[in-house]
Amino acid sequence: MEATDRQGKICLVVGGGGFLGRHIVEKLLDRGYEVHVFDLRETFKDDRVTYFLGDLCKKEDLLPAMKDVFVVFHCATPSPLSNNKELFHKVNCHGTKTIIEACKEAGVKRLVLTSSASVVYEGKDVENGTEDLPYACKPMDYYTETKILQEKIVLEANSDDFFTVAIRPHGIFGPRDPHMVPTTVRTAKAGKMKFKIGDGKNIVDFTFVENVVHGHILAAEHLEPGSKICGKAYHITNDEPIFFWDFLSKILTGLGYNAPKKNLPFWLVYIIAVILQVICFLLKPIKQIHPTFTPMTVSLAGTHHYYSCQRAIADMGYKPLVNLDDAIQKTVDSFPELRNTSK
Ligand SMILES: NC(=O)C1=CN([C@@H]2O[C@H](COP(=O)(O)OP(=O)(O)OC[C@H]3O[C@@H](n4cnc5c(N)ncnc54)[C@H](O)[C@@H]3O)[C@@H](O)[C@H]2O)C=CC1
Ligand SMILES: CC(C)CCC[C@@H](C)[C@H]1CC[C@H]2C3=C(CC[C@]12C)[C@@]1(C)CCC(=O)[C@@H](C)[C@@H]1CC3
Repeated sequence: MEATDRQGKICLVVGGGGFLGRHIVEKLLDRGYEVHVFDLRETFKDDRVTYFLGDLCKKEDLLPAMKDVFVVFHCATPSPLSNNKELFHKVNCHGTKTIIEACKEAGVKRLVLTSSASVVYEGKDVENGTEDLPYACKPMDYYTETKILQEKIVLEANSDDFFTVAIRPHGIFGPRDPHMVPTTVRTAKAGKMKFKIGDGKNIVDFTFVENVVHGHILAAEHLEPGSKICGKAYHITNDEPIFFWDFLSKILTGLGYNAPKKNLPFWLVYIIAVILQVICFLLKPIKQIHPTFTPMTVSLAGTHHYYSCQRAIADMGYKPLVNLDDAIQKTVDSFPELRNTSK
């Protein structure tokens, strides 16, 4: 899309106050779009942005933000690492249906959903997985369960006059990441990162946030009547799958922490995680505990899960903008506050 075509076009980013959402907002502004942000709270100041605060589960909150909007980016979610079943279903399912209703009522024609590569993951190896893989029959957590339902809702809403597409990132990291890097450092600081889970040879996709943003904007600019991308899902990755523990080790050593050297059997850590999950469930009426080592995170840390983005390359001309080594360096440099000062 030419720069002149973008002028005056309004993009609405639902969840634009979050990690990925704010990076999408910043890139849209750089490309000359007018940007609306809809979120529960205002997390940053930018005079170029029009903020709308509200709950995406309420159509009356959404409609004012949708006036004259060219495309909606829906990248809102409860935290992937929480475990609140009711909240996940409310926001990711009911909330997404509400967004679609509001789009149609406001005359918005385009919706780009941030889905997740984990919609096909159920704890077993996925090697170079394509978008044709079936949805996970037994999702390992409520987040994945509701991301599957969410993607189905959005892709099934595609029609001759309402164009939808789902972008499936995996393991997003980068500046202002609230999940990956802080959790990794916190785990290391707590002395729980001395061991690799499994043999350390499981291969995983980690995707730099700027590449995820690029994939989203490419999709939005290809979302036209008759386009082959309408109603489809696309993996967006760095196209550089890496040993899971090599990636974490680069982040940790980059921030001055020791990388795990020894190995623990995968099955042993998995059994401990399951026992922890049962204990947390039993204690729930007394105290909410969110263990770092859940069956999901242990599986993610001990199995292959990387995905082909050939469909995005073929259909949208996608190409990662930042390679993994540069992305890791940019990320480490962006977290001076997480650097190990005890050495
Ligand atoms: N972080 C990762 O590694 C990956 C994330 N994703 C997807 O990317 C998207 C963005 O994820 P992150 O930026 O990491 O999440 P985040 O937690 O940083 O941002 C989510 C945003 O959604 C907003 N939100 C939540 N409930 C809302 C509601 N009811 N009304 C209005 N706003 C609401 C939050 O306030 C927050 O600003 C999500 O859809 C997630 O499923 C997909 C693959 C990997
Ligand atoms: C074993 C260690 C305690 C792991 C520390 C790092 C983890 C916090 C991340 C490693 C893989 C990450 C990941 C996600 C969240 C953070 C990690 C578990 C997701 C579940 C986030 C949401 C998604 O949509 C998935 C595709 C991500 C998969 C990778």
